[in-house]
Amino acid sequence: MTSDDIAISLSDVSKCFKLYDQPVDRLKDLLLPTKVRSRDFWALRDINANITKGQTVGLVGQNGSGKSTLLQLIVGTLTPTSGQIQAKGRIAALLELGSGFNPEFTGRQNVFFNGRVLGLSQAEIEARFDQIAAFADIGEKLEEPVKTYSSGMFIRLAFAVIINTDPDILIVDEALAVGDIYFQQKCFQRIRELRDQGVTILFVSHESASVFRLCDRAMLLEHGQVVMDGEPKPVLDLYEAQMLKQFENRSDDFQIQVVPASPETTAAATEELSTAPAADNIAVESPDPTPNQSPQIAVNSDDLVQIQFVRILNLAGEEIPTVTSSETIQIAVGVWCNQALADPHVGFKIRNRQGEVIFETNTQCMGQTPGAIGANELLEVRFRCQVPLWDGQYTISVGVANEAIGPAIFRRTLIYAHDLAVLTILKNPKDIIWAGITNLNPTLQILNPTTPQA
Ligand SMILES: Nc1ncnc2c1ncn2[C@@H]1O[C@H](COP(=O)(O)OP(=O)(O)OP(=O)(O)O)[C@@H](O)[C@H]1O
Repeated sequence: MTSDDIAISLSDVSKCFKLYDQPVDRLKDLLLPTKVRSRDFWALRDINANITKGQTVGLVGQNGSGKSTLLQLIVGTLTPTSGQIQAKGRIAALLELGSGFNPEFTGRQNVFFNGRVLGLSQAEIEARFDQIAAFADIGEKLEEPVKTYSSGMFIRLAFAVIINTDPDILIVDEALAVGDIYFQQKCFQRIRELRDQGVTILFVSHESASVFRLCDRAMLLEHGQVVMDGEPKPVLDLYEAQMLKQFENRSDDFQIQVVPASPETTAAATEELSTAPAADNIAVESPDPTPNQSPQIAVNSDDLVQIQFVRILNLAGEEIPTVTSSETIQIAVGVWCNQALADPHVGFKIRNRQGEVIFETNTQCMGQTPGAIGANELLEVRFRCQVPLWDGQYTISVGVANEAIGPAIFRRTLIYAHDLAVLTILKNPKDIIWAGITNLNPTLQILNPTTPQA
């Protein structure tokens, strides 16, 4: 990779904010700078990353981890306390939409006004005006002052201007994904088009699914530092594990394990996840290799349980290597309990190659209770289901929790391990011809035209 390939370069970037107990202290600081009245707060520390041209990078992290601060530093609305940032080309930022609009101007006037501020020439704006108006789709309102707009109309127009500036780098804060589902789809479609044209995109989102769909790289920020950077799947798995930990308000007994991708360490992870004292009649199984060999993320609390196996069975209970689409199968999960559990629940999740969730459920969501289990006992749960999926490979992740306290809410998650088995789906020759994620197996009713009534 040469320096010409780099769109955004971040070297040792840090940002410190000064925090004041009283707002007036900020003023006093300006007037009498000798006395210290503020505390330093490092929102970002030593961020190093090169984002290559054409990459679509998803930035994830819990609230306050520093995502917006990093975007603002790249856009230039904030300056770093230390370190260097280089961004090559025209940046379009969907951060503070409409901040350049004049409320007294009409929508049309603002398109020209804002377009110029964003670096377009008059001729360039004229050339793409119809495109912008069509994208905003606010009809006659375009000729009225923007102060009369609803917030939705305002955002639509602002988004339309920015997204049509032919940027080299697009910065998107997904919190701004506003408007109705049609407008959101249009925004995502346009972002995808820009991605396919080779625009470099930096995308902040709290929603893993959007990052899976859009990005080819993800960065996880935690307390202002990058804790993982790479393929979206493991990064988002780690993010999800952190969210779970935060949701359950857990600290030291909740370990998040990141297992590197190499075959040796994958085998080690397997060992770690299945080191239950093997009862004579229980085969400790190795999970199949995942379709893409990315790091596996698991959370484990206090080693109370271990996943002993995840098997795909036919209705006769025999293990099967492949499944024909629409076939009914059983997903068998064996959980070794090191301690007695009052109300254990088991769940599974099917994900596609990109890591998108296709389906998930658990015993509690299915209205069932496996019941109390003693120490050193094996709990086996079999989920029987049809799998009307598009052919290809999927992975199965498994979680175990104790004590349901609400719908899909548990007092304690005991283990959550991703990609323990591979589900290989083959085309079913008996199926109708279909495309998509899942075959809805429609039936058809064709109604004859009725005679129009007089
Ligand atoms: N101007 C500021 N002055 C002081 N602290 C700030 C300022 N801006 C941000 N911070 C702090 O910096 C930290 C990072 O904030 P930032 O908005 O970048 O986080 P984030 O990851 O975008 O969060 P969210 O997901 O909630 O939007 C937070 O603790 C925030 O309170």
